[in-house]
Amino acid sequence: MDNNNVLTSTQIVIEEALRKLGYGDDMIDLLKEPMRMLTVRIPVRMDDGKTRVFLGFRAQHNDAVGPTKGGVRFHPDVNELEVKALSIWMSLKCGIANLPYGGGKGGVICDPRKMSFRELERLSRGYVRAISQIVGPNKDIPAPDVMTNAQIMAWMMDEYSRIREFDSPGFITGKPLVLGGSLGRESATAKGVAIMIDEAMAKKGIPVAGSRVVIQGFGNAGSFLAKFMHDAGAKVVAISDVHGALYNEQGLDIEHLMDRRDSFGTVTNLFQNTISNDELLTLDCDVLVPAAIENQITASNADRIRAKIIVEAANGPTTLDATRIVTDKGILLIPDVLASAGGVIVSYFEWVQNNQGYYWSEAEVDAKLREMMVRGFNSVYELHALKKVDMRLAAYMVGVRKMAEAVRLRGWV
Ligand SMILES: NC(=O)C1=CN([C@@H]2O[C@H](COP(=O)(O)OP(=O)(O)OC[C@H]3O[C@@H](n4cnc5c(N)ncnc54)[C@H](O)[C@@H]3O)[C@@H](O)[C@H]2O)C=CC1
Ligand SMILES: O=C(O)CCC(=O)C(=O)O
Repeated sequence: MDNNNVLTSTQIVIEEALRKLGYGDDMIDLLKEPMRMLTVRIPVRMDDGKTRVFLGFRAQHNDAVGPTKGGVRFHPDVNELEVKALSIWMSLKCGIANLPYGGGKGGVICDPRKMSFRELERLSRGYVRAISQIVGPNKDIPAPDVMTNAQIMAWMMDEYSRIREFDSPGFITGKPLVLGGSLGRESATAKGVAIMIDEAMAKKGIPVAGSRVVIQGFGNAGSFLAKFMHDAGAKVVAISDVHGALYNEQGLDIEHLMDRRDSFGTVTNLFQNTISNDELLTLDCDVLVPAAIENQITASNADRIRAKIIVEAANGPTTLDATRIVTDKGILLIPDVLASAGGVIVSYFEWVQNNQGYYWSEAEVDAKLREMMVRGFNSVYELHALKKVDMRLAAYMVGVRKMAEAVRLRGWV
């Protein structure tokens, strides 16, 4: 049976990783769940004058290494188990990148596509008021994720600054540049993924120029990635959004699609000859990048995947059963906790710049990002080869070991 419960499958791999590293039941018991999970009800005055109550979450996995860090998702399907799993994945990303953070994640059940600008502002501010006791620049630092963006970060930062009565740019990352954002943060997740594609293709001996790339999702991660791959000479033959997918074996006109997409990453609704997301996932290509949501590559389609490399820009797009199937087929899988770490790495740079009040050039940000991503890739790939474990397990082992060691040295276990 395919296990699509993202928390349970995360716990299975965390346990395996900790056992392989030599830790026992007590460490597993501590790290398999977030140390804190806050559920909040947020009253929001809607434009029609009525009050609607939204349910929100903030999970903090573990702060033995440092403050917790991770995005906030606004989505109708977000739920407690997903937010818990996402907070654990954030710990693993921070561990692989060697950032001084543990993982955190937040979510609010809502559909921003059906809300006005002012309703979204009131919800964003209400969420910050509701979680303000457990977050802060040295406690837990939010950031953007699915259907949240720099404008929402600006409102959240402003609300937190009002509560604390001083300007607090380091409370949140992914802010607009004029409010202390970092150059390069907006496209950082995609840039990190592009760096991982370079490394993976080098391992497989496939040149980037002329390669065929398929990307599921055309939001922040997917659209910038399509542009970077196109600029690098690859042929982006298919992209998709929640409504469907576009395919052209000669390569799509990425500039045109970037120009036409809306702020939620939707564009395929403007075209007639679309294919389905399932058809997109099984297209013949060199690199397949799921960059949308969880549980897209599952036991029911994994044996039909024809890509040579899968690079997970999305969090949790491949189930555990599917991981086994694609690995057995010889597909090189670059797991989410490694592949999509570019976002949190540049968020870390943003926080460092906020703390020191001195801002870097984009070239500096890019060079540091590349160095950290490549170092992370090498650690995971080498462990995978040395211990003969799949890339996901190797990534979990690299990602959790610093945190486990910090927990042990602090004497918590
Ligand atoms: N924004 C960031 O900095 C980071 C994002 N990620 C992950 O990358 C993924 C995408 O995030 P963003 O690009 O920020 O989100 P976004 O909200 O900007 O875009 C999401 C895209 O996925 C599409 N989509 C949604 N549901 C879909 C479905 N059922 N089937 C196909 N496509 C669907 C949307 O239409 C849109 O094109 C998520 O898993 C997110 O957690 C990971 C690291 C950092
Ligand atoms: O930029 C950050 O702090 C977190 C990004 C994020 O939520 C993620 O990597 O899933």
